[in-house]
Amino acid sequence: MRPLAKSHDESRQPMSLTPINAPFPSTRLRRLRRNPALRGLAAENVLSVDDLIWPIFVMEGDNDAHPIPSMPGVSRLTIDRAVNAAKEARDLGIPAICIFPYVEGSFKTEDCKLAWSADNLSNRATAAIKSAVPEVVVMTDVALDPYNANGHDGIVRDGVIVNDETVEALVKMALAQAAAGSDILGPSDMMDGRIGAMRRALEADGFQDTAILSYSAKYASAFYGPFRDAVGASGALVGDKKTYQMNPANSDEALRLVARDLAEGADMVMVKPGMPYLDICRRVKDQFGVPTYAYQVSGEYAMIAGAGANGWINEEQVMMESLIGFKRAGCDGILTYFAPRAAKLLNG
Ligand SMILES: NCc1[nH]cc(CCC(=O)O)c1CC(=O)O
Repeated sequence: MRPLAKSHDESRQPMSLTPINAPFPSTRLRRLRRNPALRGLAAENVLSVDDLIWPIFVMEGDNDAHPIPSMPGVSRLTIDRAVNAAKEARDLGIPAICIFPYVEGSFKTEDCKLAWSADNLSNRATAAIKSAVPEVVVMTDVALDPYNANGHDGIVRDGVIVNDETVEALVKMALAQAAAGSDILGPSDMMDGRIGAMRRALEADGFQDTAILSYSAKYASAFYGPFRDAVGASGALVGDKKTYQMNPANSDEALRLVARDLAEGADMVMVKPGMPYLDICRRVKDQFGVPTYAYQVSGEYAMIAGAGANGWINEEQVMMESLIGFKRAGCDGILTYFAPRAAKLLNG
């Protein structure tokens, strides 16, 4: 690990590239942009279906789908339909899907106990997908918000989101997800100390191969709005998440969080949201050189899909441009609701 360095310090750059350009007209940078073949040869980054993680929303019921108004083109799916989505992922070559449960208000409680129930919606969906399509990697979300009466990611006592008690709950939730067959746990809660606690519990309980993709640098963002509609948390949320999610003004803090999560046993790290935080992706990748992911979140999707639906932008082109941007910023992969559409285009 390279030492933490200020952004003006060149030592954090992987290499210092000093282009030696002969003076014009010897150098004409347009020579390599002349046609698609030359542009392809000179391309520095490439987006592949291997880079995609597809987030899906699951709900109770049979053979049904409910469109999410603020995410045009995205629906909540019953488990049988989610299995079909996983088959689609396999057929398209998308390596992983990520499950988010839509939990009815009547199941949300202050103690969030449904979160670690072996047969909750998320765990049943995981088991169904792993038995039908074992080759698709299943990632699950470790955070209490879908199950919490007040919509927070942690347990609330007297108006305070309590850290250590939440971590205990998250450990139980992580173990239940691992037991259901989840390949990658995605702690999105931003409590302190949860990665180490989960890693120890996973090792102790025989889940040494379960990976952790930590939402390490997760910002308190208004871009999550449509997601909270999708999982039915918008109405429930009391206040905001600023005492645990990051201040959008900060960048060095993201490196401290990533360093901490790696030291506690995270296998992969995430920056979230994506497009407004590409500078963070680049700093994380340069500093640590570990598998680094970005989440192109619901609000980013809604902006592109909404403007596309109005004919204000070319949706397909903007989608692909936004995704290569993550690769250019150093990401190894992207969680994106565009995954199946992007995969279809990439597969030609
Ligand atoms: N643990 C909650 C969670 N997990 C993923 C997202 C957002 C994903 C998106 O907006 O697409 C959120 C929302 C939040 O923190 O309020």
